[in-house]
Amino acid sequence: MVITEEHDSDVTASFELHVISQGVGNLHNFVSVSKDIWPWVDYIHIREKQQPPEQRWEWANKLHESGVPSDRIVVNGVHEVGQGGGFAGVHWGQADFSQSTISIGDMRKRIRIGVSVHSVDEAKAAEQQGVDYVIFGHIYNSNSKPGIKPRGLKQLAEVCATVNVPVIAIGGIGIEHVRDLRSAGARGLAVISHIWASEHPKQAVSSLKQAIVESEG
Ligand SMILES: Cc1nc(C(=O)O)sc1CCOP(=O)(O)O
Repeated sequence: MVITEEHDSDVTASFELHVISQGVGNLHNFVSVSKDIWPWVDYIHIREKQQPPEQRWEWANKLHESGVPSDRIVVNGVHEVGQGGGFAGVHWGQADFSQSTISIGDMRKRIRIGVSVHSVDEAKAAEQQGVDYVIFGHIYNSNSKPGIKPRGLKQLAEVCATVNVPVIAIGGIGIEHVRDLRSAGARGLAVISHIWASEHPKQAVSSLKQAIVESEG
């Protein structure tokens, strides 16, 4: 199956594709790109760490109003699920997770929760708390994590072999990495630069989805 920019955007794959917004400039840019690319994407995360949480909720609401279904939208670093407007989930960084006094069990009744982890131990702790998935990285050199040594495929494979929750790989990921990530046991991938640093985000996302579909089965 050949996925083009104009067609087959509803092709599904068992390997998740997460697109994470970070430093994308302003709400207008974010919404105009996201409403083009969402059909190929399982989850669009609003990370935008430089902004207060209320603003991330605001972006999520605007994204939804622009036509992106709520079940594709994840808001990062927030705890107030009540005002979540039925979005797909929340994602926590390690600091959000380790400092949280909120019961994940209660939150999960209403919303999907993911946590970023950087070691086998952090992945085990997140799983024990009952999260729905973890994001592990960074796997490859990434402009988004300058000067920090990547953790690589071997550590990814260790994390995947240790926990039962789905492990989503992140960090420096491009089309050429999909098969290796799958072989290591990842259940999906997450990207920032591949989409937001591209001059043609729609082409970047559709060809990434193509690589995922080709790697199925
Ligand atoms: C946001 C983020 N978290 C990471 C982690 O290791 O937890 S790596 C990362 C950056 C990923 O961006 P890119 O696709 O530009 O490499």
